[in-house]
Amino acid sequence: MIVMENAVVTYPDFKLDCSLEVQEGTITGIVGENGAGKTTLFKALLGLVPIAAGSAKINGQDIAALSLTDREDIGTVLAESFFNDIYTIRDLNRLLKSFYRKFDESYFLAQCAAFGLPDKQPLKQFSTGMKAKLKTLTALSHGAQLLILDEPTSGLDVSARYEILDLLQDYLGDHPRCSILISSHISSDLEKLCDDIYYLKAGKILLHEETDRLLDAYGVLKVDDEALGRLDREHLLYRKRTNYGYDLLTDQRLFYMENFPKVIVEKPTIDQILLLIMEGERL
Ligand SMILES: Nc1ncnc2c1ncn2[C@@H]1O[C@H](COP(=O)(O)OP(=O)(O)OP(=O)(O)O)[C@@H](O)[C@H]1O
Repeated sequence: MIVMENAVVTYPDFKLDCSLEVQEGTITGIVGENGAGKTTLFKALLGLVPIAAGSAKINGQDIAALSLTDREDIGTVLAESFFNDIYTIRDLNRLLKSFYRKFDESYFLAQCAAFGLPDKQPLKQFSTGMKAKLKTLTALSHGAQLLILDEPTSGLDVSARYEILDLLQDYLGDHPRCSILISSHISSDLEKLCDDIYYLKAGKILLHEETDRLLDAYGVLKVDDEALGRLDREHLLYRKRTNYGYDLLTDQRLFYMENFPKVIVEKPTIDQILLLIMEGERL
């Protein structure tokens, strides 16, 4: 559904250069630190910043060639976008009805009510969590076949985050051909939701893996200098110096468990994997 091939966006002090693919009916997560380029990537996909080289396509069409009708099939949440804060949900409902031909008013109003969002209160009186829920509900209310969601759970407490993630899962259940591209700082959110995960650092993709593989096949080896010398390094990806020697990241945990039984091999969380990539040295 989305294919980016070496798509380049340049700012004076930053360059995004990334390739990425989002398949139909799947949820793909982008994780990265502040300033990694997540928002820039999303803006590029939405045609809000120019792509200087490479290509970005949605359903086989170049982003720049998408018609207004094509764009109606994309539901978005962007960090900085929000509606005029003097509006109420009722005003917004009227507005969205005039924007989108497929706007589902009854879904929108019913979900707003289910999330406890007051329909007559101006949006300026909404809390951060209420605004975040409203942004996501808006993206889900016009029958989009592609959702591009930049940090939809940002600033939310755990229960509100889970409400949003559940909402997305329900949406996918009702729209099985829909695809979702979502970014977050919180890898556990993505672990719960995503089929595959990209790790973006300084404008480049450093890791792309299926979530199940990250959780099942990756491992961290704890070794001293001597043990490192005896190891087969073929399946080692990153290393990081520690007090006792090294933490080594592998995508073949079982190989090392079977062939090097004396070496401690731990099953890492996604956060631990990303931290090793972030702070470690590529092997
Ligand atoms: N309009 C712009 N002009 C110049 N530089 C920009 C512009 N927008 C973003 N940048 C720079 O591009 C880099 C990536 O920013 P971006 O907002 O894409 O990162 P991010 O991963 O979304 O960060 P965060 O998690 O903090 O939202 C940063 O160094 C930022 O300063």
